Amino acid sequence: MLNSIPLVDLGGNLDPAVPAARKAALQLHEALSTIGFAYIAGHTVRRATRDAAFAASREFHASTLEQKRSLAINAFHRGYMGMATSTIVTSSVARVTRPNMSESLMLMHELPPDDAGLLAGLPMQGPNQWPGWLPGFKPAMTQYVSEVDALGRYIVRLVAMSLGLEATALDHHFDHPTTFLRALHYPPQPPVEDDQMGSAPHTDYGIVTLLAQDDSGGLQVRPRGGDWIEAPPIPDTYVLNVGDMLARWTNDRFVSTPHRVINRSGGDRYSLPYFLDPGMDALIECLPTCTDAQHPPRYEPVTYGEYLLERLDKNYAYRKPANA
Ligand SMILES: O=C(O)CCC(=O)C(=O)O
Ligand SMILES: [Fe+2]
Repeated sequence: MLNSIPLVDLGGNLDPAVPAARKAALQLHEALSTIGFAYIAGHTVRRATRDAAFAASREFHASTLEQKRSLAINAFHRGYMGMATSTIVTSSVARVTRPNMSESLMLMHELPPDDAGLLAGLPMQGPNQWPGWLPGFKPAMTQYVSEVDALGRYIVRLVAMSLGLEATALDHHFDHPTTFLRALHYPPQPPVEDDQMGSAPHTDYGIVTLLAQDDSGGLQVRPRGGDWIEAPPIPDTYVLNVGDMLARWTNDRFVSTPHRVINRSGGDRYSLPYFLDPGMDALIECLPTCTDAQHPPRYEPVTYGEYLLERLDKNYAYRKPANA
């Protein structure tokens, strides 16, 4: 077990054919098969692009509640999720369940108006909801997504290489990807309330998460068999982690590690996780290099979409029938 999060420097490269890529793939394999997390430095997302995305998120969250609620999350999982408002569950035992102290705007892959899936109303293929009262928001986020997505696709290639596959072996699963950019805001938390989380312990659903965090701190990671450790902000890096689908795809070679957020900075915390996932119909079955006679496949094949919808239906109140 690794008790700190390793840093992998890409040296500004996104070409899987150069020697630096092989080295990065090796380092990534070590990180993702032990702690399931890595810092990514030397990436290609421009600082100005990332700063503009954070500025846009701050501006959005500074809008009135009425404005934000006008974008309430839709059936296609795009839109605004408000700060949890339900009553605190009090209990004499230490473990009480309380809603996350965060609000967020979920943006997903943007589809052309003539997209077949969109026209057919297929799950997750619907319109994003943009804050029209902030004209700079959409261009800033669109630019950010294009740059972080390129990084994500390179990570997928490094992952393939690290597993002994051709660099491009997994690319086709991402031809019509499922992507999420979540513009998160965590208000400051009073220091005394121990059980209140900005984000309760969870694992991510999908393939890879590329998280940009501001300088507030508060992200914590629990390595297998270990205690919570901090994942402090390192300027101009991403926090990369493995989602459950990637763990499953690799027959648990890579680990999907629980993490949580507690914002004790005294100020507001903003973060921008980007989740790059395959197409809804991608069949996730044990990769050929992740199984042998000693390691039979542990999981049945499943489509990404089937798996995702089940997870979303369980976890998001807005997807549940009103009287459930
Ligand atoms: O805000 C963060 O730093 C982490 C967010 C996160 O883990 C998530 O959205 O899955
Ligand atoms: Fe997460």
